[in-house]
Amino acid sequence: MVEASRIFHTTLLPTFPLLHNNHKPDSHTFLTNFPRKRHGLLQVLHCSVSTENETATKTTPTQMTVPWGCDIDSLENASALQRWLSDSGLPPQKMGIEKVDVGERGLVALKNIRKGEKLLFVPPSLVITSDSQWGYPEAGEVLKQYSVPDWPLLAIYLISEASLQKSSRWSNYISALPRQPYSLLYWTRAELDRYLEASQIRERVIERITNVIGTYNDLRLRIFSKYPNIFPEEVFNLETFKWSFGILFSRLVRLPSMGGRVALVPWADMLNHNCEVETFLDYDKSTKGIVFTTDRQYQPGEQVFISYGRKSNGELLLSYGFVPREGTNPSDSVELSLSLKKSDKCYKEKLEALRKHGLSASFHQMAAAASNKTNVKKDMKYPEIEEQALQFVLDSCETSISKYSKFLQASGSMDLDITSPKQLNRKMFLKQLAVDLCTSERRILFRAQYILWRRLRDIRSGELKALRIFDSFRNIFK
Ligand SMILES: C[S@@+](CC[C@H](N)C(=O)[O-])C[C@H]1O[C@@H](n2cnc3c(N)ncnc32)[C@H](O)[C@@H]1O
Repeated sequence: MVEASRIFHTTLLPTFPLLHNNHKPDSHTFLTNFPRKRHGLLQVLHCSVSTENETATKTTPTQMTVPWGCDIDSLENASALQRWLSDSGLPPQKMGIEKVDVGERGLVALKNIRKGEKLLFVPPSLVITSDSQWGYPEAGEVLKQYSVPDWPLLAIYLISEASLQKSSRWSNYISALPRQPYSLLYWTRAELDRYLEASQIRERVIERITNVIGTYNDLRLRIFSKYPNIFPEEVFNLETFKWSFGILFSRLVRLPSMGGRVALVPWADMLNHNCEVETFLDYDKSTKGIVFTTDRQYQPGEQVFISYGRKSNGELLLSYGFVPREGTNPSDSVELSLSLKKSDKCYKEKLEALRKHGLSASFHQMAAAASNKTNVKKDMKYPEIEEQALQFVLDSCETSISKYSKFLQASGSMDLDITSPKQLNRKMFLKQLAVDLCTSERRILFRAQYILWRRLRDIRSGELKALRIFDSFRNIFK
């Protein structure tokens, strides 16, 4: 499948649209029309959220969970989901939901499955999109008036339906969702600083958390505070938003054959990721359902996988909260930060060149711009400065490696600051994820270091040879 057909695509974030439109409805109309009380609220969530701009630096010492969903490995609710889906039009399946070694719960082959076979066939009526009907239509009406974009709209939809419990048509689906997805949105700033200090992913997580908090604050200010009966704070608060965004990041699908629509696809979202698998979910026009086509055969009892896209281990951790086993991800990569000194005479020009070419641009141009040389000739020939540029990247690589090594060494004896067994499990889990990520990123840097070092050695030995030839010619002429 083409690049654009990747599922669980997350590039909407970190720039997912915040609400900045001015289509404000007449709030009186809404208040007089829809002041009804929400029914079916379970427990009240005790959490305080300030109106000031919160950033990822604010942390909650204890992790709060939402009063819906289930334990991440619960099969009971998943079986109820399967029964409900069958009753609601999902055709008989060749896979069943089971506890699995990779990914807690997953879909496992019940029969022989051939390579090239189409599976699933989830009908559009069982898919959640921004057009889905609201169990509490008043909420949908208000959001429509404000033209709330897809991501925040779906986040609100999920919370709204979850709060309706049994009266939501999605109650079986929501009950089978994890109460606390493995999302980095739940990591505190202290945990990020402690465990991900060496990795560039830390910045991406902070940016993402800031975006989610910003979106929530924006919605609260512009909409929720104006319709407190429709969007009560006991239901629509930062904790429930973290949950719903955690669910969206780890389960939302982009369907290329439906014009790139984003959707939650019950049942299909029980499929786990395998880095070697090359098959994606999409809408199949001929069967009018969400399908994927297997790229290998499966025996009964084997877990069936799809691909969440060719992502690095860092990106997989960022959106899905897991790091693949070491050496199993052919798409793994690491970001190396190259700093440009402000004291550099050509700081502006170099910055401009970096901006123009970006990190994915030609290595020579990028490295030349980042090489901290104090002047850049207009007709600069890259080979002339190749050695310096390579040395600069090598130095940055080594600085980064030493940060990883420091963390990995310290992780063995890291004091986890634990007050309860539950916390111990959590901290051990986070630490393990960070160790796995840092080990894989450092391994890539070691390889890069070796390649850079060899290239430099070749350049230098070439130069030495040229110098020796030059010297012998000089001697002859002498
Ligand atoms: C779309 S859901 C898949 C179903 C999920 N396992 C469940 O039980 O609900 C995505 C989540 O599954 C887990 N997952 C998927 N692939 C995985 C893998 N290769 N290794 C570990 N966890 C995985 C992660 O927790 C991820 O956030």
